[in-house]
Amino acid sequence: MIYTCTITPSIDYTVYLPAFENGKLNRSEEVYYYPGGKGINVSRVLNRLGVESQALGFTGGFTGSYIEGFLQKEGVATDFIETSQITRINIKIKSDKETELNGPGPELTEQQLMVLTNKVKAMKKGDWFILAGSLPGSIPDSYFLDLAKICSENGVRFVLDTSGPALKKLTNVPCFLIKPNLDELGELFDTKITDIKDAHFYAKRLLENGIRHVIVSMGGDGALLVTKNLSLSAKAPIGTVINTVGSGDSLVSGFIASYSKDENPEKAFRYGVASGSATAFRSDLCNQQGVEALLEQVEITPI
Ligand SMILES: Nc1ncnc2c1ncn2[C@@H]1O[C@H](COP(=O)(O)OP(=O)(O)O)[C@@H](O)[C@H]1O
Ligand SMILES: O=P(O)(O)OC[C@H]1O[C@](O)(COP(=O)(O)O)[C@@H](O)[C@@H]1O
Repeated sequence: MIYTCTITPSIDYTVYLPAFENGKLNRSEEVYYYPGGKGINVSRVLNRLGVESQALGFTGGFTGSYIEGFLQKEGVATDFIETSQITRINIKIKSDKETELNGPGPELTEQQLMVLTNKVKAMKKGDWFILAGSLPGSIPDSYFLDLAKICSENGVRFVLDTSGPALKKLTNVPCFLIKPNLDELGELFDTKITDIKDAHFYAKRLLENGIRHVIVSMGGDGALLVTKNLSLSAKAPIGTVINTVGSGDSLVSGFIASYSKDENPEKAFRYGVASGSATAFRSDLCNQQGVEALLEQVEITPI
């Protein structure tokens, strides 16, 4: 089974308007309320690609109920732990530029965290645990290190897609896959990465920590895949960008959807990049038809 885990889910309140003026009254006529948060997006895309998963994490209040109901209606299995706090609403403004305002994550009690630990302990060899999205600073790093250790001891494939200080502290654990974007990779090494050569150099350094697959996503410039035996660069398909929120999550999801079928990293990388772009080219997350229409356009070359 593939388990995704979103510690800080959200409703992505997504508004489209021709121009956004800071400090003024702006009105939008086109709005959407998508369930969001990185693990949830991974589960939604897996479902669209015909792969079963279960979404774990913490939800609360009317927003939490909305997210749960939305996912269940789409056919995504959920097993969220209830919090007393209202799950955040993240604002995504789509005009000539994309502006985002993400809220803070929940304060979680030791008891609530223990419930998640027990779920991870119950996972079986060959399962996947995808920990994705921001990890609140109020939770000690040791908590996530322990989850990663449980996965490693039980043969559960641990996938990490987070940012900020948590990412830095968790890159020493053996992961199956990690997907920083260029900025996140730079932050990990206290540097600014501007070209593929540097991205490749730092991605390879992550392998030294026991990480098996590093995908560095580069927005419209595509992505890199680095493993012990492979160094590949993929150009992203060209198209009209509508909403890139969830593109990174779609890349992770597409990679896992394909890899979980035939364990071919290059094929999975192509599927992942096509999924990321298929999401960028529509308002909501990608679907199978959109991904498959782009597969041929993903140009992969060895680095
Ligand atoms: N402007 C774009 N044009 C085409 N594909 C895109 C575009 N932006 C994102 N993508 C696709 O989505 C993937 C992930 O996007 P990226 O923005 O790097 O992720 P993140 O949201 O995690 O920062 C890219 O590797 C690419 O395949
Ligand atoms: O947990 P964070 O880092 O605040 O990010 C949450 C946001 O990221 C998203 O999961 C989208 O992520 P990507 O664009 O990186 O794929 C949104 O749905 C959500 O609002």
